Amino acid sequence: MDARQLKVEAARAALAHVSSGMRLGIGTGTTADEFVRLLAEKVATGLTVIGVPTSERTAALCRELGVPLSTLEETPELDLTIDGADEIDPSLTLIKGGGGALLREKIVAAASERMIVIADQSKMVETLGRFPLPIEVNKFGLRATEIAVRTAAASLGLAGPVTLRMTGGQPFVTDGGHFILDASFGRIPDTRALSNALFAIPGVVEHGLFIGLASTAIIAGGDGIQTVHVARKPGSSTNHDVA
Ligand SMILES: O=C[C@H](O)[C@H](O)[C@H](O)COP(=O)(O)O
Repeated sequence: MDARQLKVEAARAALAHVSSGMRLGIGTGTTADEFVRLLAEKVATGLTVIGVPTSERTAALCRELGVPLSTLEETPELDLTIDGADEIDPSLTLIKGGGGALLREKIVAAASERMIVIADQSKMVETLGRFPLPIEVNKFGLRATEIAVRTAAASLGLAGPVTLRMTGGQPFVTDGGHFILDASFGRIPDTRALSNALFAIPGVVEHGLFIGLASTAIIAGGDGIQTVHVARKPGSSTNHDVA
């Protein structure tokens, strides 16, 4: 089975968790796109859900395929979010944001009672950090924020290139109008400490560490589907420590 087929299989397994009447957060990326395609087939044959998309890209695909949409303003509490990830560790802490949608993805996931992450087995890792960590930053003070990110990481013993994400020769701009720094720190042994250190920097809008948000992972591999469950942690809606 090729990588795309594995994504389809993970998405298909996730669809079994969706039932009529649900308010559904809909993720972003190639895996989430497969989910949208399968969801649209179900909607066409009578499934009634209302979707809240995590990006303009996902919204456009949903509209094209006839998946009914709402906004988080109109529907601020969701039953379930289904989304992909760039990396998943055994506790279901994630790195997300490879497609630049991390801010809306995290807001939508935090507004959902449950989050299911779907992926092919290549996304599973023992320790997060092989995939560069996306950090969404305000355009104002970009250089100062970049230096602060390096300094915060260094205080935790982390180092490595921090690069401004580019597309077509221009800085990549998120749906929220921000830039993204991709931080290649390597293994991140303490994700909570890095999360707190990044949130202490004023120019950091959000980062791609999703801690305590996903309660189920559906992982497709050559041997079939593996489902992993963890308890969603209290306070995960804030996704950072509350003093
Ligand atoms: O910003 C994008 C998202 O976090 C994606 O869910 C993540 O990058 C995984 O994308 P894909 O399913 O294309 O590997």
